[in-house]
Order: sequence, then structure tokens, then C-alpha cells
Amino acid sequence: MIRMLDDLDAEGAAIGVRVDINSPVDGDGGGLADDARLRAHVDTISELCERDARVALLAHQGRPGDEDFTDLEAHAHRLDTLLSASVKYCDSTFSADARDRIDSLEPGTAMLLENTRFYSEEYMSFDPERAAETYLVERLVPALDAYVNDAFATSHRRQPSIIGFPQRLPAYAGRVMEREIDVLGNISESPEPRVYVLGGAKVDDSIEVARSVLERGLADAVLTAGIVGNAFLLADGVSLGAASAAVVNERSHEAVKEAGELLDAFSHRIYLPRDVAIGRGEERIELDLDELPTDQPAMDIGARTVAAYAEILEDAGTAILNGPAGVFEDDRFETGTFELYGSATRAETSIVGGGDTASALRKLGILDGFDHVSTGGGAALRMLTGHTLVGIEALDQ
Ligand SMILES: Nc1ncnc2c1ncn2[C@@H]1O[C@H](COP(=O)(O)OP(=O)(O)OP(=O)(O)O)[C@@H](O)[C@H]1O
Ligand SMILES: O=C(O)[C@H](O)COP(=O)(O)O
Repeated sequence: MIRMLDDLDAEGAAIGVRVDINSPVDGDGGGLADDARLRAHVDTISELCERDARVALLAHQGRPGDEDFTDLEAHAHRLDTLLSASVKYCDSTFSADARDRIDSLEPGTAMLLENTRFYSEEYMSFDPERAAETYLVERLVPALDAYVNDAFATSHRRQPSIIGFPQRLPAYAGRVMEREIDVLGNISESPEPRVYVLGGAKVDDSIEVARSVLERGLADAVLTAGIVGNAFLLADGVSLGAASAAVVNERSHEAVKEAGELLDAFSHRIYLPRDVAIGRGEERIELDLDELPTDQPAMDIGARTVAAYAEILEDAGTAILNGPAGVFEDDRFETGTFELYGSATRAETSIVGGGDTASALRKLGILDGFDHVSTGGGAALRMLTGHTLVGIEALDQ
């Protein structure tokens, strides 16, 4: 059974709370370019502070070697502004100083510990038992009374801060985690017909999702768009042109073959774009499939595809969407995503996963129309295929 915050005796307790505030950062100076993930955790942190807990926040930012691999000072300042309780910053994660500062936290206040991935163990994969023996867990456990996992978006990772602490401390799901489990953990119970829209650039991941939901009978229809749609068109023998084929092949060598296998097995449940949009100079030009190939890459789905997909989505019991329909960052190619996702909001229930997708919808101003916008990318995709996550399993004590 997974225990929730309601089960936690918070008053005066030192609570380690794992959050996922991994965010886009500004190139210069390491400021935050988007604080949506920080806002998502406000409920959990505020509630614990209001209940007089002493909150030690654990989080990562970026991956070692990447430009967004930064310290968490800016995150702490932003959380301090977002919350009515005070949030301090500690520039180490489990040093003696960090432990002393946890010990002297005032009830009703929080402190963000340094980027967990500054320590190499946190960027490795462990079994839960081994994760519980890492330095991070060993050193912090004596300073903590309980652990809360609110980092749904990282809970597919076998990392110590996710799966180690529940081996050693009473463990609870935070409010973000609770909401995500409620919606994504019961996907097979959601209203039918269930329609998955798979767009974006992660062709291999999306094909894997398509395979899984079709084989498990979770999907009544899979609508393809973005580079994923182009891979399916190529697999169906449509001659898109060398430029589009190169974009697909750059992403994956196996995609067209695997998409072809899925089409052989499930052709009646997989839907392909009927037209595409390309750029010529400043202009957007839509081409039907019989007007192809073209020397320009297909950057969006066209109006005929949007209309056909909208009919299916508006009748859906559940619409589950991941990945934009086109290169939404370019004004000429945002309409496919805007129209397609707009029609999905008219389904009985609409669920969106994927960080880029959420930021596309925020840019297009249609994010509020969805019933559930997951904080997770890879984690949400895994749940949407009917699997659980190691971090959630670890909470099941
Ligand atoms: N036809 C296309 N050609 C080139 N790029 C495309 C096309 N369609 C969509 N994209 C690109 O796909 C990217 C987003 O895809 P991605 O699969 O990463 O989304 P996501 O699942 O929401 O993200 P994440 O899982 O990282 O949170 C966007 O940058 C968009 O420009
Ligand atoms: O952004 C995410 O999907 C999560 O924060 C996990 O990050 P990771 O893919 O670097 O483990």
C-alpha cells in the first residue's frame, strides 16, 4: 500500500522531499527559463510547511556534461518567492554542514539541498537495496524522520534519491505523485474509445508506446503526427522526399522497419497523415500525399489530416497525447499542433504527457483545456503504456 501525505505525522518532523524541478535554464547566468515544474510542487511543500514539518528538498538539474547541469541556487530563490514559507538554499547535499542545517531547520520552513547529480552515485542505476547503501542515503537518513517522493517525472530512474530512501525511512507519496498515480495509474480504466496521439521527435520511444498500447488492447486508435507520422508514412510506402526521410533516419535507423511491422499487424487502428506542410521561403505550403515527393522536409500535418483526426478525437472517451504535431517553435508550423490538440480538449477526458508538449501548449495558450497535464516526459510515457515506475513500486511498503 502506498501511503499519502494524509498518513504522515508531519509536525516537527524532518522530512526529505524529492521533487523534480529540472527546468530549462537561460544560457547566460543559469537563471530559470520556465518555472512550471517548481509551481507543480508548491502544494506539497506548502502543505508540509503549514503542518510545521522541517522540509529538506532533494532535486536534480540536468545531466553531467550538459549545459543545463547547474546548481540549484536559482531554483531555491524561485521557490522562496512562490511559497509563503521560507525556502533556503544549501550548497551541498549531504555534507556535515547540510546535515547540521537540516537539524536546525525551524518547523514550517524548507531548505533546498544541492543538485543530487553533483554526486556520481545519483547518476547510476541501482537495485533498491544497493541504492539504500549509497553515500547520499547513508549520510542523510540519520538527519531525517521520513521521506516523501513527489518527483513523479524522475520515478522511472533507479537512482538513490528515488528508490534508496524508502528502504530506510517511512515513505509517502506527495501531492504531485498522488495526482499522477490517480490519472496515469488507471489508464486501462479510463473511458473508451481510447485514442493515443503520438507526435514529436522521439520516434523510437513513440513506436514502442504504439506497440505496447496496441498489443495490450489499451488503444482503440493511434493517430500519428510529427516526425513519428513521417516515419509511418515512409513505412507505408509514401515517397515523402529525401529531406523528410533524412530527418527520420537521423532520429532512428530502425523506425521505418518497426513502423512497417506495426502497420502489418494493426493497420486498421493506426492512422497516418493525409497531407503535410512544408516551408517555401516565408510561406507555409500544404501538399496532399499525391503531390509528393518534395525537396523540402515535412514540418507539420496539413488541414485535411487535422480534420480527419479531429473527428476521431472529438468522439474519444479518452485522448492521450504526447509530442507536438509539427515544428511548433516556427509560427508557420504551429497550426497543426494548435488545431489537433485543441480538438483533443473536446474529448470526454484529455491527458497530455511530455515536457516539450506541455511547453508547446503553454505557448499556444491551450494548456488549460486539458483534464490532466503530466509533469513527466519519459515517466509519463511509461505509465501511459500501462506499466508502473520503480519509484512508485519503492513507495509500496
Ligand atoms: N515534422 C517535424 N520535423 C521536425 N521536428 C519536428 C516535427 N514535428 C515535431 N518536431 C519537433 O519535435 C520536438 C518535440 O518532440 P519530443 O518528442 O521531444 O516531445 P515531448 O515528448 O513532449 O518531449 P519530452 O519527452 O522531452 O518532454 C519539437 O522540438 C518539435 O519541433
Ligand atoms: O526531465 C525529465 O524527464 C526528468 O527530470 C528526468 O530527467 P532525466 O531524463 O535526465 O533522468
